[in-house]
Amino acid sequence: MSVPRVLSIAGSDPSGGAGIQADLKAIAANGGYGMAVITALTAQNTTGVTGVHLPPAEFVRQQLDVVADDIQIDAVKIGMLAATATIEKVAHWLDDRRPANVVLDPVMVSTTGSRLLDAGAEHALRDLLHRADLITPNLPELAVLCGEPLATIWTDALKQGERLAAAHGVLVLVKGGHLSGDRSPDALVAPDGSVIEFDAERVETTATHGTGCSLSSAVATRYAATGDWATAVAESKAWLTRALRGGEALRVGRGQGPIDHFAGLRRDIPVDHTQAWWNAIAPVREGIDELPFVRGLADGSLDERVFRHYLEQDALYLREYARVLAKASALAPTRAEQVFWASAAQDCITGEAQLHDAWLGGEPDVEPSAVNRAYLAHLAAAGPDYGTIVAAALPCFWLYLDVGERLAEHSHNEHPYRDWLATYSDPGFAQATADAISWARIAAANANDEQLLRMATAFRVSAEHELAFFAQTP
Ligand SMILES: Nc1ncnc2c1ncn2[C@@H]1O[C@H](COP(=O)(O)OP(=O)(O)OP(=O)(O)O)[C@@H](O)[C@H]1O
Ligand SMILES: Cc1ncc(CO)c(N)n1
Repeated sequence: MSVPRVLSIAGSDPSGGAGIQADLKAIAANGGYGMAVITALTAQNTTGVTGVHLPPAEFVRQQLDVVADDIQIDAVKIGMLAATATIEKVAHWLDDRRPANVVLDPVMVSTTGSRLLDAGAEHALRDLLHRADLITPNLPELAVLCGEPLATIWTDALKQGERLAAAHGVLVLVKGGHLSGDRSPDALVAPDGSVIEFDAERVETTATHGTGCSLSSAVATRYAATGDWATAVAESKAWLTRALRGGEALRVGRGQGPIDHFAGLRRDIPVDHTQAWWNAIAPVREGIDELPFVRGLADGSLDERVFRHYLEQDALYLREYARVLAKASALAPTRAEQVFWASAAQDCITGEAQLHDAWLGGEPDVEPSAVNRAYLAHLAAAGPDYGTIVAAALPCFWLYLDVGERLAEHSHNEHPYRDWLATYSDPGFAQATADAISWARIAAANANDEQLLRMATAFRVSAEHELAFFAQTP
């Protein structure tokens, strides 16, 4: 079986660290396809639970049936059940459907100390245990289920696990998370008294919210994948330790934060360099917004002579800019990029020339300004590699779309510059800009450190030239 289909029956934690949200992440992180039947909504964050809202138990059953009617379920993880009525519905569903590989996490109290199970529901929960293949109580839950005092040392916990396993004919995963010391051991205890221990370092962290939910979901998924409980626990525990190590770096919440379910994937997810470049030119963008030219364009008060001067210079600029786009096309590593930049070059020459023809009545008969020449020299010198040329070309798209979309709000039928405003807020231009950004992002993801630095600089310097260009006066 390639991808196990794993159903979680559990409560929602809107802060994303425990419950259904943790289950789905843990299932995905361990190679499964996750499904979720929600038994309860909690109002919860990393500091605690402030409320619980239950759907009618009948509706929990309806969700279970509709999923099982359609989908082969390879493993089930059961978490927060909250109330007797819900527990009974789940018990009947398990009896009727007999899904394979059921892992039950007998959730009673949250990490932060709030009740997640009605006081009177412990008996009903105890009656569910024999229907599971594996149960994963933490030490307080183990004590309650055994009707014994809390175990404070590992050997006592193992003995309780043995009694519980024998009493209910179920495998018990005894978890050492609540003990102190520099290890956090777990153990699989079978009804026949056999014990397999799993050792792990204790991670020094505040990010332990949802460890139990995540572990039980991971074990269900790995068991469906491997068919062996010891393998499933060993793999899950190794994964969990890494997720615990990555938790604090997420900086989620002020209390006990979540683990990072995808800690092992982070290094493979490329950083979006283009967004970092964009963030870094925030002062340039603010500078553009404050220019009298841009304000005048927005409210239509801009002197027509100033606008004409800008357009003349822009027409000269665009002729040369189109050559830069053509150069990007010439160097493009893929056919899609070659087409994109060639087509952008063409649009630049034809489409935008129309705007200028309409205003200027043809090719402008002026010399490029010093500002214009400086920008064009920067563009012409960008390179030699494809990525740097693309990075240098990008602000011309991105800043115009950014300005255009904001200015478009001011446009109306009588607005003297409505054609200009329409050009740069056009959905076609927005799409072209999104494509240009995404090609630049890919080029950046493939660049070495030296090229990346060149790309970032080319982008920033182009943005500064854009500001200077808008700031020109006749
Ligand atoms: N600081 C830690 N370092 C390493 N492993 C830990 C740590 N805390 C918990 N674990 C592991 O996390 C898993 C869950 O254990 P724990 O006993 O905390 O369950 P729980 O109380 O049900 O969790 P939850 O916090 O979701 O209520 C176990 O495998 C345990 O060994
Ligand atoms: C919804 C939900 N389920 C389980 C736990 C146990 O941590 C929690 N905090 N929240």
